[in-house]
Amino acid sequence: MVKDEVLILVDKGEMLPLMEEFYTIQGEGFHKGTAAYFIRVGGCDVGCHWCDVKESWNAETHPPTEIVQIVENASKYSNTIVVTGGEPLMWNMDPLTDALKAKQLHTHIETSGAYPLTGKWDWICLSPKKNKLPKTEIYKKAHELKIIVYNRHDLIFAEEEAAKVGEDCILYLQPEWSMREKVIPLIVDYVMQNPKWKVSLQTHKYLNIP
Ligand SMILES: C[S@@+](CC[C@H](N)C(=O)[O-])C[C@H]1O[C@@H](n2cnc3c(N)ncnc32)[C@H](O)[C@@H]1O
Ligand SMILES: Nc1nc2[nH]cc(C(=O)O)c2c(=O)[nH]1
Ligand code: SF4
Ligand SMILES: [Mg+2]
Repeated sequence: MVKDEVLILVDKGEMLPLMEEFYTIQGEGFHKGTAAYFIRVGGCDVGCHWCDVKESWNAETHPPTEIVQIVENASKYSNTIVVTGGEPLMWNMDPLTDALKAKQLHTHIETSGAYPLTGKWDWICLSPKKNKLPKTEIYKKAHELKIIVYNRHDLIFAEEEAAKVGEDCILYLQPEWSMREKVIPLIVDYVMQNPKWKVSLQTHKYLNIP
């Protein structure tokens, strides 16, 4: 395919810059402990200084891949597909989720919400970032809110963001990995004082799995 054709297809979301895909156990949030197939789409300009997948940021380093190929492969492994990145909402997610849904697969997304919501999702994990806040429309659609706690101030940010989600949205505080020893005590105290919050850990990192 010539370069311009590829760009047009990526623009429509019919091809996506695919960084990696893997069958593992969802490590975080509400579905932690459940086997799922992960599709990691390249490209993110949110710029979290502690991001644990900075290699995802530059979309140009990840090959544009056809949706049919991604879905065909994913469907062999699991009926739950987690789309993450990078920031998946930088791309039009409609073609990918239409194709996943056509195979009766459950679609989950991990997103900062910094770009317009596209795609049909059975589960939306919204993880807002201070440097590029979510678009207004996604807050009421999120099934879980997952705030990364790097320092004490993030607990204030967590409350500001929790005020924007729907009543049934499940609220999580997740320690930033490199600061876990320092912030876990803060999170534990906070959750006991404010039991509307729950703790989320990156359990895959303790299990030594992707
Ligand atoms: C790598 S991001 C990709 C999806 C999307 N860009 C986002 O931030 O939600 C996947 C999840 O990992 C979280 N995360 C990234 N780096 C982390 C770290 N160092 N410690 C804890 N959680 C982290 C993000 O907040 C997000 O919930
Ligand atoms: N096992 C596992 N669970 C995860 N939950 C969210 C992840 C992500 O990077 O989006 C992730 C990940 O990278 N691995
Ligand atoms: S929004 Fe997600 S992928 Fe982008 S820098 Fe932040 S944690 Fe990393
Ligand atoms: Mg991860």
